[in-house]
Amino acid sequence: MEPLKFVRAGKWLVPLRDPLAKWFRGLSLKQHLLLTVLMPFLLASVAIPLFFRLTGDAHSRSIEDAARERGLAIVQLLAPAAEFGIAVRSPAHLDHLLQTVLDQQDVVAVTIYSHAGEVIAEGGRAEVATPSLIVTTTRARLIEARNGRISFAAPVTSAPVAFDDVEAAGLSADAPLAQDTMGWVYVELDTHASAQRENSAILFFLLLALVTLLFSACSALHLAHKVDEPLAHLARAVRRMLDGDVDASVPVDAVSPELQSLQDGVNALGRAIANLQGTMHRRIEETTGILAYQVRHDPLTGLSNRRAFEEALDEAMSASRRASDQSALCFMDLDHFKLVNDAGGHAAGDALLCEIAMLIQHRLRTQDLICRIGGDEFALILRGCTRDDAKCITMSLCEAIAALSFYWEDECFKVSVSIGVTLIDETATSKMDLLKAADAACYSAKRHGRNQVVVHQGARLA
Ligand SMILES: Nc1nc2c(ncn2[C@@H]2O[C@H](COP(=O)(O)OP(=O)(O)OP(=O)(O)O)[C@@H](O)[C@H]2O)c(=O)[nH]1
Repeated sequence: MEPLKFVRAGKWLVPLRDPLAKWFRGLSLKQHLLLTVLMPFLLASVAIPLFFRLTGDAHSRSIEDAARERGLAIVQLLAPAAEFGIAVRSPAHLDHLLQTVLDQQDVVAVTIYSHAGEVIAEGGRAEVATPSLIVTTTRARLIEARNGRISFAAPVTSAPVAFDDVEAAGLSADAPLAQDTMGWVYVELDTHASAQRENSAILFFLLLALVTLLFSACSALHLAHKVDEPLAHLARAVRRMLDGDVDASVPVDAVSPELQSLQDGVNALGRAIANLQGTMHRRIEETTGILAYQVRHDPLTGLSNRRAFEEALDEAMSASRRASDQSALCFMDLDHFKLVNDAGGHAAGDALLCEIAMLIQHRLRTQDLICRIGGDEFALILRGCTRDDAKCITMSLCEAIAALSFYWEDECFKVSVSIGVTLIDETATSKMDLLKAADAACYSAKRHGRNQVVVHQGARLA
């Protein structure tokens, strides 16, 4: 594994290859989406318990503080409200009061004492009450807090008592009772219920978050599937195109218009590549055909060239050896062709060569082959042909060319041809010997006055 390298970013050195970033880049789209959805919840599920653990004491203290304030307020209100009930000893009035107080949040017990310290009305079950402490209380105050329960007591006086004034006057809780004390009220609160309610609320929110998370994860998976699948199709299609399958296409069925246009684009790209490939194939075939034609043909006359001629000669020799299929090889050299070039120019010479090529071609049989093998030289291979046939065909050619009147720029030119013939039969030993024999016969025709046919017969010419 490569060691980590660091680069300077401002005043910090940061790792060049962050393994976490590398891991993150390696995730699939589906994993990315899931991580994006789950990450906030994972962070929250760590942060929330941590928060409650760190703030747990303060939290329970704040619940207790609130209970203290509430308990004190209740006894302060209850004391004057109970004055009448105590004075007239009305159980109905006192019961109504008790019920009202018991309905308050966290209140679990209420007791009303008479001036003599007797219980004259009671509701709920007091657990931390200490009657001796209650009946000696001279102002509204917290009596005791134990096991999550907090108890409060306040004296009931016949005239309103300003509790703050008592405190301001410096009286203690144990100061002697005022003459007009009619009794006491006692209230007990249980903070467990509040804490439990808050815990239930937190649990509810956590459950709600979990359900939301599950819903989000399902949505993310669904979305990832809807995005991931078309992208996977696209990737497969592009890979197939790279492998040469230009017909690869994808169905245009994505849920979003952006993805649909991407699918359309890949299909259009495939079609464009297929068209381009087709055009290229056609052009290559055309070019290959042209090259193949050019390799075996004379560009001026369109006749077969020397290469094609030599191949045909090999074939004729093989045929003659195989099946005694006799052929004739003829060399034709135009007479005084140079004069046409000199008088009419090279273009005139070219035109005459083409006209003579056409003339010869039209007079040959389908199995025969005519080639242009040099400037004004042509070669014929007459297949399935006796000496007499060869002589007859070449003489008719000789006559036709001699009879030709070639016009160029209002000038008439007459040319003739000297032809040397040799037979290709089972006695033909080599191609070189055949070529030499035909050439010698042609040369002999030239020497004997041109415009004639000379047939090579073994060692002699006729
Ligand atoms: N127009 C034209 N002339 C060519 C071409 N190739 C060769 N030639 C000319 O053809 C002539 C052939 O030479 P020769 O065969 O000696 O000329 P010739 O007048 O026919 O002489 P003999 O064969 O002795 O009758 C030369 O003048 C070449 O320049 C060609 O493709 N086009």
